[in-house]
Amino acid sequence: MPAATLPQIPHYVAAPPTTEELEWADLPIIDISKAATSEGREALAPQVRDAMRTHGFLYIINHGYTQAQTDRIFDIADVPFAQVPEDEKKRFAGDIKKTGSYRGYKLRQYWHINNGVKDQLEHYNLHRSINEVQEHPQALQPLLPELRAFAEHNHYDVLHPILRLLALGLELPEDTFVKTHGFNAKGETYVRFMKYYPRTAEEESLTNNVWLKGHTDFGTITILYSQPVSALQILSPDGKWRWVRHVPNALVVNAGDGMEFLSGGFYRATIHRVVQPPADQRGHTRVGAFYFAMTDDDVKLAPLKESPVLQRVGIARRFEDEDAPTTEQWRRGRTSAYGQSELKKKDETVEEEVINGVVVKHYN
Ligand SMILES: O=C(O)CCC(=O)C(=O)O
Ligand SMILES: [Fe+2]
Repeated sequence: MPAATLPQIPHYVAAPPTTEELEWADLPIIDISKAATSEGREALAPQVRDAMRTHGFLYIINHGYTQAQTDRIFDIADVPFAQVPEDEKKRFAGDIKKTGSYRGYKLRQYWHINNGVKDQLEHYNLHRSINEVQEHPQALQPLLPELRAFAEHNHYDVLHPILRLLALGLELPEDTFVKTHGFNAKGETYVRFMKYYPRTAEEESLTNNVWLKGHTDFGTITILYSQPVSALQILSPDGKWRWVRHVPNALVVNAGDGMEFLSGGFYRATIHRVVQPPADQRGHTRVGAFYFAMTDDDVKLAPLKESPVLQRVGIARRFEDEDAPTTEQWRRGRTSAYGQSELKKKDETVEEEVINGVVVKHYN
């Protein structure tokens, strides 16, 4: 779409990057433009494999958006929060618990964090088809073509190339995962915009500065557009939380439960959380843009036993293969329960719940 025809929307001004030296996670950077050729994919596959085995997270660069296109996405991302009146937001709130789907708004204060304190973040979730199965508030109407292009960019220019590399890393045919992540198939892969609002000192102290509790993502691959407000932390194998550094115009990509189950534990669904930003970034809002991918609804999340790699290294099973949930069962369980169900306190930092017979942990 030529730039001149884009609808005018306010510019979202994000906080400047922090100048604090935090304990950063050391995540590899993958130049995804190299995945365009089969030689390039052969070269990238071991890097992506090792990153997803050890960290469960990596950065993607050169994914095809200019900095200006990414800036525009953050302007668009703020529209559902800053340009939609509160009563209209309520009308478009998702019935998350009942439907087991995040379509629409997740309003503020929906989840319990700790000591009676609830979250201060809003989501707006759009099914990837954008307007085929979902209606949207007035302010988003002029932006629907751009939103559809954004969903397709994530799906075809980022998700599918990564899935090909992950299949190669398991020595499987390279379209193994692409075939189960159809853009037009029945499933909930979606675009999410998110806005975190600063909290009171009391809320900070009652939650130990945790804004979003430690969790794994329930889908296969999450794509996060890097933004300057440092708050995302990942739990390293040595048990330490490390910060994810902002890399301009890069994407932070991580594996979720679906990928861990399909790969028999080979690729890691790493626990991550969001905490209060460093002092020089406090008092600002934090807008995020994401693509949450999962397999088509009917895919059974059992390990791909035919992988020669898994045959060599062994399979870690979370379920007996015949009991493995489909993506639809898993996402409904995880979505409905999240932040709502009664969690059992295991110790001071970990709470547990059981979904489809599997223990899911929440980290404070
Ligand atoms: O806001 C972030 O940086 C991460 C959010 C997240 O982990 C999630 O929505 O699953
Ligand atoms: Fe997450």
